Amino acid sequence: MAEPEMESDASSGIIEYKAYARIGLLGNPSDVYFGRTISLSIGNFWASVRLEPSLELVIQPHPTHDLVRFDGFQHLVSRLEKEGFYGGVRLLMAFCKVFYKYCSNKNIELHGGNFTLSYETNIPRQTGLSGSSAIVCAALNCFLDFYKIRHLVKVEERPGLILSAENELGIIAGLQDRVVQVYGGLVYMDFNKERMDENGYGIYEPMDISLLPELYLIHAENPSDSGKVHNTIRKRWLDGDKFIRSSIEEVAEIALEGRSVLLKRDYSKLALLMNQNFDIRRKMFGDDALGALNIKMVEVARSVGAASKFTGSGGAVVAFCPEGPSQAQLLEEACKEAGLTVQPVQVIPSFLGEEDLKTLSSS
Ligand SMILES: Nc1ncnc2c1ncn2[C@@H]1O[C@H](COP(=O)(O)OP(=O)(O)O)[C@@H](O)[C@H]1O
Ligand SMILES: O=C(O)[C@H]1O[C@H](OP(=O)(O)O)[C@H](O)[C@@H](O)[C@@H]1O
Ligand SMILES: [Mg+2]
Repeated sequence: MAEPEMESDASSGIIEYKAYARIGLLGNPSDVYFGRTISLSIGNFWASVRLEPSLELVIQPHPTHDLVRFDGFQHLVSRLEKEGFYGGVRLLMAFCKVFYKYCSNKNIELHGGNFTLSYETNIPRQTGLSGSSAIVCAALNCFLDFYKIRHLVKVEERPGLILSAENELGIIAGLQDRVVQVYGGLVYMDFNKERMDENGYGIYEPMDISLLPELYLIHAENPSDSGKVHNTIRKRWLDGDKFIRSSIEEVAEIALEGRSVLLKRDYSKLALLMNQNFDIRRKMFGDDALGALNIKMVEVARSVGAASKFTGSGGAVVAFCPEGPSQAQLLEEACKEAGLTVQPVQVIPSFLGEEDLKTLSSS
């Protein structure tokens, strides 16, 4: 197991952690609705947070991701149209609030004083690669070390704590991103309601990353707000809409089946399940909500016979070429022709350290 990538400088007290992007391989978005997913942590992109002890508590705006200075109206408007109003500052602020409240409720004392938080990220913005929770996850790791409380915050509870920062902002999301960002590697997750109600977290089963075939990641600069994408479906689900309820159950079944398919290395079945997963999402959300470019990414991959689906709520696609390298070559050519970026997925192994593992309920 690898430690979550961190750097610290004992003399200055500076702590820095990375958290990686993730791919929802099967079952998403049923994680938002007590379903199941299989997700993996990828080294292609990451966010990092740096904590420096300071007299005051400061959250530093990122010079480009939290832009507040513009050349003029045109610059401001085009920036807001492309990237939206928000950056990482609101995530870090919300996280400070929920972290403090979590610790107060658990009687975890925070000795160590104030800090200045800053962040960096190369995760393409709002493309369903979980750039939002990567920033929060890296911040959590900084706090766990800064306040020396890693042994007091159970690994299973960490994803929920990360998610609550986004919930605080009214962003609808599920736990899959946060679980795999905390655990690393490949994780099968079951969020069944009884378990969630009982413990506040699901069943998280790390799987051997060598079970995975070569996967490809396709993305485009096409930010979409995952919270907004989920709004309508969430409302319909809450209203008991039969179609949405049964579709979510079908998607959750895909992850369950996918778990045994992966264990058997039955890759032709894996390809079918990936395609089915996207097809159900498409019926539930509708083409307008998914966006033409996002659908095109899936279709370009399928045009060469690759299996494909969204990694998250839209913006990036995971593709699998069951016929091997010659098909992967065709995929690369088709993506190039369509103006899309494609790259092999680098899977990051689990990075829980000994102190983390001791907090697991099963240990
Ligand atoms: N790359 C980024 N840099 C700064 N803030 C980000 C970035 N990505 C997401 N955010 C913040 O998180 C919020 C939710 O993003 P979301 O749509 O979930 O993106 P993702 O698919 O990357 O998780 C955004 O509105 C923004 O406030
Ligand atoms: O719709 C999905 O598959 C996911 O959407 C969100 O992820 P994002 O990377 O922000 O698009 C959400 O956080 C996940 O829980 C969903 O599974
Ligand atoms: Mg997100």
